[in-house]
Amino acid sequence: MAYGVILNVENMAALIIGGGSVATRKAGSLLREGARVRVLAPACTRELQALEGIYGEGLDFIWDEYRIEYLKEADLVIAATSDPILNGKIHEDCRERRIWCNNVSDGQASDFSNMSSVERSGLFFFASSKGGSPGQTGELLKELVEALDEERLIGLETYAKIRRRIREEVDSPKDRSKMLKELSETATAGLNHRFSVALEGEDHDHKGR
Ligand SMILES: C[C@@]1(CC(=O)O)c2cc3[nH]c(cc4nc(cc5[nH]c(cc(n2)[C@H]1CCC(=O)O)[C@@](C)(CC(=O)O)[C@@H]5CCC(=O)O)C(CC(=O)O)=C4CCC(=O)O)c(CCC(=O)O)c3CC(=O)O
Ligand SMILES: NC(=O)C1=CN([C@@H]2O[C@H](COP(=O)(O)OP(=O)(O)OC[C@H]3O[C@@H](n4cnc5c(N)ncnc54)[C@H](O)[C@@H]3O)[C@@H](O)[C@H]2O)C=CC1
Repeated sequence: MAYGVILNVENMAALIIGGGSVATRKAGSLLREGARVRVLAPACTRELQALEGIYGEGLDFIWDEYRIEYLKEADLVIAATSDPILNGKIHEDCRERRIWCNNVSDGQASDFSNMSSVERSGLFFFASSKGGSPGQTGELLKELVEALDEERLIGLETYAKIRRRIREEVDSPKDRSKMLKELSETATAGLNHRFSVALEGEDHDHKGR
């Protein structure tokens, strides 16, 4: 299953169980997005501990091994210990309590998993191999995003600005959706035009050969 969502984790209580390199990466990305992070582990990396200096009360630690009681106040859980069997058990414990859990050892036995992401010109690009080739997905996504046309991206920024203005300034829902639809159609027509010009050019190249 792969149901794509953008999760707003701001002020959510995330419990990360384990303090190794995977836990460190996940703590960093959750904190960046405004979540409150609690790390439960007997020990953690220096890098993870150093995040306390940046995020202060947004991050705290419980220096202990996993026990079910610690799930109590969590909105979501990352099971990131070095023991895949324990990570699976944590996922089951979360299931019973209806807490969303990411089991980092097994994307299939997880309620959610992370995607590779790249941001460019205010657009977020996400990709997932659903656990098939996690280390490669990000590399491929970077390549894809680098190949995008700069002009097209700038065009999209302008589009987003106009769209925001329409949403803010046009009160009538009917007029607003008509204008948004027109804006979208104009942008698509512009894109189609550019495609046909590019294709004509290609056609020309072929004939020229
Ligand atoms: C299912 C998932 C669950 C989840 O964690 O959400 C999962 C599972 C596993 N990853 C494993 C390995 C690696 N994962 C990475 C990196 C990332 N992994 C991430 C997501 C996911 N990893 C989810 C699926 C996403 C997808 O498929 O697209 C990213 C996107 C996000 C993040 O973790 O923050 C981040 C990319 C950052 C970027 O894009 O730059 C690297 C590279 C590195 O560390 O540098 C390696 C080593 C190389 C390799 O093995 O490929 C293993 C084997 C562990 C073992 O050795 O046993 C498992 C377990 C299994 O095999 O199921
Ligand atoms: N999803 C992903 O992106 C990736 C997942 N993995 C998987 O993630 C897992 C963790 O990998 P690393 O962070 O590299 O491991 P690591 O060995 O660096 O860290 C493991 C952490 O778990 C803690 N821990 C061990 N037993 C515990 C317990 N009973 N309760 C609480 N904490 C406990 C340890 O103190 C340590 O901080 C591995 O099982 C591996 O298969 C590995 C690479 C990438």
